[in-house]
Amino acid sequence: MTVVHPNLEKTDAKMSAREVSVYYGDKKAIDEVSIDIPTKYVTAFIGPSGCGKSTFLRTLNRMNDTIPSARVEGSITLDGEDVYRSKMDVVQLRARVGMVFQKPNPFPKSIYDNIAYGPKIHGLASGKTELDEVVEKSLRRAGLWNEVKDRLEDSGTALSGGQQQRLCIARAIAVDPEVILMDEPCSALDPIATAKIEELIDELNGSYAIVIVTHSMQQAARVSQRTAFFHLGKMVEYGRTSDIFTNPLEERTKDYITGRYG
Ligand SMILES: Nc1ncnc2c1ncn2[C@@H]1O[C@H](COP(=O)(O)OP(=O)(O)OP(=O)(O)O)[C@@H](O)[C@H]1O
Repeated sequence: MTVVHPNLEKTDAKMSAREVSVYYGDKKAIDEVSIDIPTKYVTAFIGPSGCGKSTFLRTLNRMNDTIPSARVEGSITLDGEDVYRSKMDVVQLRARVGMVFQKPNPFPKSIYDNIAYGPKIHGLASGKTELDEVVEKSLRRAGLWNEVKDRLEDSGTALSGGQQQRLCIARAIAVDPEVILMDEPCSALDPIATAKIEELIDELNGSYAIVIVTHSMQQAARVSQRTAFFHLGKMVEYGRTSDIFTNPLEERTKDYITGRYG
């Protein structure tokens, strides 16, 4: 059972998970998790290593489909539509629910093509002028335009780690997503690059539903308005970030945020 903070106000849910369990073969990695992902907030998933944060995050855009042993039970909806229905177009789903990974993973293509690829295959821009506009707009939103505008033909992989991660965020934004999932997006970055990503998350907050998995409680406290604490595959506690950090209700949450384990 998840403890939900009693004073948590109701907000519009972009995505809803109900009694979601995830198995790798016979091993249950997620145990009946139910949560609403608010439309307008940043939600942080925290918890000790191996508790299932990334596994649960990946269920939200069916990234687990790529792992043959993984099986998902329960229901996940996006604007009320079943994400796991057989007719779901998974490519379309992953455009609506974009993802940014731990390690920046730009395509081995130019900076321009990294951004232009998605809008091209999803038919979001007709002609070069429109595509140029989408590329510029996405790079501006990701706070990268001024750094790369004179080198759009350089390879995306030639950028610094922090720039590559902002390029990956720009790539996700370019296809006009509704949700952005971030799986420890700063874990490979230095403190300055991390601060830039956190600023960017702040700027994007409100335009997209954002979910971030993080090992850093300071980061969760800085960037999120909702926090879910996971432990051994269960979602133990969920509430406003300020409540989770200042007034945790469960012993296990208290132990984790006071650094007793993790
Ligand atoms: N591809 C996989 N095949 C089998 N088991 C897996 C796979 N991926 C994760 N697991 C297992 O599922 C459990 C949850 O792992 P997961 O990576 O989701 O946790 P996490 O909380 O994100 O951990 P971390 O913070 O270390 O990234 C762990 O026991 C892990 O070993």
